[in-house]
Amino acid sequence: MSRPKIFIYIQDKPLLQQLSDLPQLHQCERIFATENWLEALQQAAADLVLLQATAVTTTELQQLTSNPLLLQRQWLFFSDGMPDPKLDRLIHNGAGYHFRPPLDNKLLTEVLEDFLADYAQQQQTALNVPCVTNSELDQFGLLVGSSRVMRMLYRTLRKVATSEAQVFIMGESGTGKELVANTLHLASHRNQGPFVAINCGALSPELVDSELFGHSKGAFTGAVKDHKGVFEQAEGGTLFLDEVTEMPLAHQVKLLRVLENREYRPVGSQQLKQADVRIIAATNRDPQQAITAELFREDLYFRLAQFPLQVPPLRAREQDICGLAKHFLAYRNAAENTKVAIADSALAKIAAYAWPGNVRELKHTIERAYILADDLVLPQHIQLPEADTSATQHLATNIENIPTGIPLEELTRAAIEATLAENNGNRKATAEQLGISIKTLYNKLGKYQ
Ligand SMILES: Nc1ncnc2c1ncn2[C@@H]1O[C@H](COP(=O)(O)OP(=O)(O)OP(=O)(O)O)[C@@H](O)[C@H]1O
Repeated sequence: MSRPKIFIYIQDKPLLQQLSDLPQLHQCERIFATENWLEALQQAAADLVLLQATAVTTTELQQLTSNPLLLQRQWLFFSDGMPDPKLDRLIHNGAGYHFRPPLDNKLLTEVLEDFLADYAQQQQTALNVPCVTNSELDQFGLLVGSSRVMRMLYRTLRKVATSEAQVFIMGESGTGKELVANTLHLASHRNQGPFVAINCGALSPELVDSELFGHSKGAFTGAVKDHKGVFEQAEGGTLFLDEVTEMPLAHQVKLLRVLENREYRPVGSQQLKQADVRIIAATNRDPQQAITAELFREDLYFRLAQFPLQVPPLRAREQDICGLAKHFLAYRNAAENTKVAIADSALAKIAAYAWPGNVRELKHTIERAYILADDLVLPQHIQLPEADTSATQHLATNIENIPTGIPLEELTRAAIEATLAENNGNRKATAEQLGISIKTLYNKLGKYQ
């Protein structure tokens, strides 16, 4: 794509410096005029003109009123704020923006962003960038991706799905562990049965027995009718134990017992029930570290991890990053019956980012870009968190003050509560600052009640 041309006639040095510092200007071809600016402008074929109104003569301003260039170009005038009827007339004739001192950098940046977006839009129409209607990636079960690591994962999933082995899925948050579990279920002999997912970190301590194994009517105050626990709900199918390392140790024993005996008893019932379920568990943590930190029982890990499976982070699936971006956009286009395209420059920005929040972060970013863009997703629509050096510095100065000898879970709770308070209860901002998914935050809050 060609770059827009900006014609600049500014004599005031500090103003010129202030303008030159704007990154939007660096995306353009800049043409500086020092004298005979009107003649130079006629030759320049510029798209946007930045003109210091106080550096041109009254006659020139007057001539401009009837000059076709006034309507053929976009104009930004900069004045010293003194009333100037000739300049006012130009602006009334639709010449563009008039900036008075002190210069509002934020407004100027927004105006330049809009100019760049309009320019790119025109280029797209001229080049006819096709709208994204189809996904180019392969799919296995619910998982989308054609990279080598994903194809290797599909091969393993195909083999392990048809066995009854208990699978333990590891991977960073947002990599698709729940989709992997669901895909295993769909590719297994149990696919006619239910797939039930529970978040072990969110189980309420009082109700954990009832949630896992169910209860019979009258078992405790409030048990007004029989309730099926997740083992019974998943009967004949698959039970997915998400964030299993977040389960309190006391509850882990209960789980271990069912896995060993394949039997459980609902609360308040005399009847032992058989557990005909396939268990798939997952965690964001390194299970060995969780065992060493005494957060996770080793015997439970060995029970669950008959087949350990690692889901690769998005940054390891290089070819899939842009493919997934187009995939999510194609689905939005289909759902909304729209024809939004994506510029190569936006794809380059997507490819250059590390995606610490993995596929979830990419999906949300594309959904935001789809809302922000009109017909073409441009780099400015791909909103990525800025490297927050202030946060890092804040951490560096505070890290020495962290008390020692306190259980990690309590530190986590304190960090969540403090960040939540600092963000006035805004959960999204809190999750972003803490580097966890909003789902994980909700789970933790549920656990802390
Ligand atoms: N390969 C993929 N293809 C399509 N969508 C995906 C893929 N991987 C993840 N996603 C999407 O990304 C989001 C996060 O996926 P999922 O909840 O399975 O991740 P997770 O690893 O279980 O996350 P967490 O550890 O935070 O619970 C979901 O919206 C899911 O649909």
